[in-house]
Amino acid sequence: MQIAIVTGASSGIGKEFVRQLSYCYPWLDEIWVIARREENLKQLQKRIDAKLRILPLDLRKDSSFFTIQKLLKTEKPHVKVLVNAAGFGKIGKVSECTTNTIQGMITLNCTALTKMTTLCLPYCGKRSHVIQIASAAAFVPQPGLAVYAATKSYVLSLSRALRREVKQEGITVTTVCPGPVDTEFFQKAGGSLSFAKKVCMAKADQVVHKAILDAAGGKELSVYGIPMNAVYVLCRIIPHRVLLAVMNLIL
Ligand SMILES: NC(=O)C1=CN([C@@H]2O[C@H](COP(=O)(O)OP(=O)(O)OC[C@H]3O[C@@H](n4cnc5c(N)ncnc54)[C@H](OP(=O)(O)O)[C@@H]3O)[C@@H](O)[C@H]2O)C=CC1
Ligand SMILES: CC(=O)[C@H](N)C(=O)O
Repeated sequence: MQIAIVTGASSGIGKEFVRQLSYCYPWLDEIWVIARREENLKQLQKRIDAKLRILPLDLRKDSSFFTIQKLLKTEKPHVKVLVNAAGFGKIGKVSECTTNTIQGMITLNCTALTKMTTLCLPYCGKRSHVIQIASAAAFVPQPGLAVYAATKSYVLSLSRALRREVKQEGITVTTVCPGPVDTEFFQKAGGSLSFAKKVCMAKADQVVHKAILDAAGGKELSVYGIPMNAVYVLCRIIPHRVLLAVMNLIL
């Protein structure tokens, strides 16, 4: 059985991946979709042809990983595509975040992504693609979204190293680093959206379209749009203390 696995499939970027994978990879036997909102996953099945295996799981819970591990052991699928999209962020100073929120971001954005990746890798092989959803927030620290940005730096660092480790096996790892994307993310994140972010807001379908192409091309990074590619270059050439001072003014 050849499958794709998508976490965070109940909305936004993850949901868009499921939709686009279903027609870019029509030969997949199943797409395993993971998120807590089962109803959203059921609704998604009504709108696409691919067979979905609905896994309503909370990835902050250890028990969810036992379920996934058991399923992988039973089905022994070839995981052709793994998309780790589940994640969230909270806007506000670190001192204003509760320890629960901070722990939640680290657990979901870092620990769960790492666990999913390590659980699935033994089932990946030649021409399998691991697609990790990081963020442009991974490029430079982001006051006001500090813990979230730090979790995304972790994802980027982990995924770039992993890419080298699994290259020999023919597995590619592509890290997707979008700027602001129009999804439920910012409703859940609270706080207000800066003018700069509103201007740079991208559509999920375009970010995902590029990510799927970049993964198929074996690229290391997928950065959608001119503004975020400019941010990427600036973050590499301008000292971060200067960037942080500018960000303080515009974000
Ligand atoms: N929107 C943006 O501007 C950007 C987003 N990103 C990243 O993209 C990814 C997707 O976000 P986006 O689509 O925008 O936001 P959404 O809020 O629309 O999607 C988040 C997804 O994560 C799932 N999720 C949240 N908590 C859990 C949990 N405990 N267990 C399992 N699944 C969970 C949600 O499903 P459910 O609630 O049903 O569990 C949902 O499917 C995230 O990693 C985010 O950091 C990166 C850059 C920019
Ligand atoms: C939410 C995001 O990840 C986005 N790149 C941002 O920094 O706003």
